[in-house]
Amino acid sequence: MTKVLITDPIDQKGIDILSQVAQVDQKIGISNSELASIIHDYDALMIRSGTQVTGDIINSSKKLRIIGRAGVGVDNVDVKAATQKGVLVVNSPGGNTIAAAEHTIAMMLALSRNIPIANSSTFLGKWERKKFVGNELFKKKLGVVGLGKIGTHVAKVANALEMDVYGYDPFVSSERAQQLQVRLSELKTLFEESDYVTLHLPRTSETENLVNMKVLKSMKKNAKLINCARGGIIDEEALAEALNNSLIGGAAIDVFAKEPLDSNSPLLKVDKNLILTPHLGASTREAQENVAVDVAEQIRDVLLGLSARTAVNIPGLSPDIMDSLKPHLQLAETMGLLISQLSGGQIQKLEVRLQGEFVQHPSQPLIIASLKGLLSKALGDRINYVNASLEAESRGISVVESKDEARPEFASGSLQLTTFGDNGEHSVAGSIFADGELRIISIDQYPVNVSPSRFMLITRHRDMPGIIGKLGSLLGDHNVNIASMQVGRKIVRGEAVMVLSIDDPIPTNLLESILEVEGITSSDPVTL
Ligand SMILES: NC(=O)c1ccc[n+]([C@@H]2O[C@H](COP(=O)([O-])OP(=O)(O)OC[C@H]3O[C@@H](n4cnc5c(N)ncnc54)[C@H](O)[C@@H]3O)[C@@H](O)[C@H]2O)c1
Ligand SMILES: O=C(O)[C@H](O)COP(=O)(O)O
Repeated sequence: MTKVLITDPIDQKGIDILSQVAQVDQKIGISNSELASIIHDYDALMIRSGTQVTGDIINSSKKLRIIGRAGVGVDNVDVKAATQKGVLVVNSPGGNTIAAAEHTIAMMLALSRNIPIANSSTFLGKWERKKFVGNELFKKKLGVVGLGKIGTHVAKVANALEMDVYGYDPFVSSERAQQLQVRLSELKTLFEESDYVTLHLPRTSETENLVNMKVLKSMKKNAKLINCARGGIIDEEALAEALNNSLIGGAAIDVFAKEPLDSNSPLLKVDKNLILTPHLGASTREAQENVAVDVAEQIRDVLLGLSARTAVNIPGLSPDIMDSLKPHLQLAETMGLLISQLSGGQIQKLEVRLQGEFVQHPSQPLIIASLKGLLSKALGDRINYVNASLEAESRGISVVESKDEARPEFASGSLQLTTFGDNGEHSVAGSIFADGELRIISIDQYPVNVSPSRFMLITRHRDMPGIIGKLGSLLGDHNVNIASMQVGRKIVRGEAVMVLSIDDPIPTNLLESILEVEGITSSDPVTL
């Protein structure tokens, strides 16, 4: 008997779909240890954000085939463990977009018109009209951080309210922003100049504590901050301090670093201009029906041996292909990640060129892996082999593929990625050496021979005596240890590229000093 377990409240329509093909058990609010002890009995698990599907739980399963997240965020699922175990993870990327966007607008209005506090006061029998004078949204400057599905809808409604909408999203082109009637802005300026700032980006290692004390201090004294995206993007201690000291005008928060919100949270001690809701962004009847039906249909299909529409992990590739292409996929992904950091800004086109022995492999997986690498800085663990092409398409990145069977420079052939975007054209080529080691063999057409490492620094300079020494001492003075250094040049004393593998990330102030070295024209830190 096929069995599905549901551990969070799910709309009945989803349950009805699952009941057509399986026995459905509902154990809402079950503890992690209890879940780990019964999961071996189930073929599918359906959840929302309330259940933490840990690696232990996944590894305790015996016949689990699919985890369905009735919503967007899969940060409560150990996707890596699921992938390793061969368990498909599916979600509903668009089912609650409108709900989350409307909650954001509701938060902005409630904050501006003191609705929660005025309501409490009126219920206490008071009539405090003077105390609760608010402000209008009309003509105010709104800064939207993250112009994906939800940020875009918020911008649309804000435009209808005749707000001046500004946006920051490194992966949105100026053309797309123009269509949305959003003026693109630098992140720093957006925080400094907005009357309202609303966050609509994922929580990744890059966005964690993006809004910290320094950022809060840079905001206008009457500015209001709204977070209906993910907890952890705002430093909650700093926000409490900023509100208590009137550094900003108010905040409305739906999502928290730890959920349910800890009773010791500093936010609970703030007594002014703060609205808190318990992760209600997606909690509308419509959204719950959308996500439940969307995910239940996918679980049903997978249990019947069909494919899923919006899988978050396993690519639509057979395990055999994945196995035989493992180093090639790793190379493509690493190169995508590297070139995204070299290119910076919005990318409009990616050219993927296979040469020599690489031509014999299916190109699609290599393209997908390159795109996954290219977008992973923006999308964190939400980008995967399944959705990489779709995400690139929705960001206006076109992909061109070319093949060259000619005898290659490297016996094993090579892969070259070229990006075309806001910052011009950039290219990286790589190969796999006989020992199976990945190598970067050229950067921006300059020949190098470098093993990719976690932290790298790539500079461009005029080839002249003393420059390598100067850079070396500068890094040494800042206690940055160099593991290896390579110079690639086409002609003696011409333009050159220097690639350093370093043991630590480069401090931001050091980048400025590097650019002051005579002859160095660019300096890009890379984290792989
Ligand atoms: N409160 C809720 O109940 C609720 C409901 C649904 C979604 N969410 C959350 O809302 C957020 C947005 O969801 P979405 O569906 O619009 O996702 P999306 O993937 O469509 O959009 C996210 C956008 O963030 C951008 N981005 C990534 N890193 C960035 C950075 N450093 N700076 C600026 N922009 C960056 C991406 O380019 C992308 O355009 C997610 O965190 C999601 O989990 C919350
Ligand atoms: O990621 C999501 O879809 C939202 O955060 C909603 O979460 P929920 O399904 O637990 O309400």
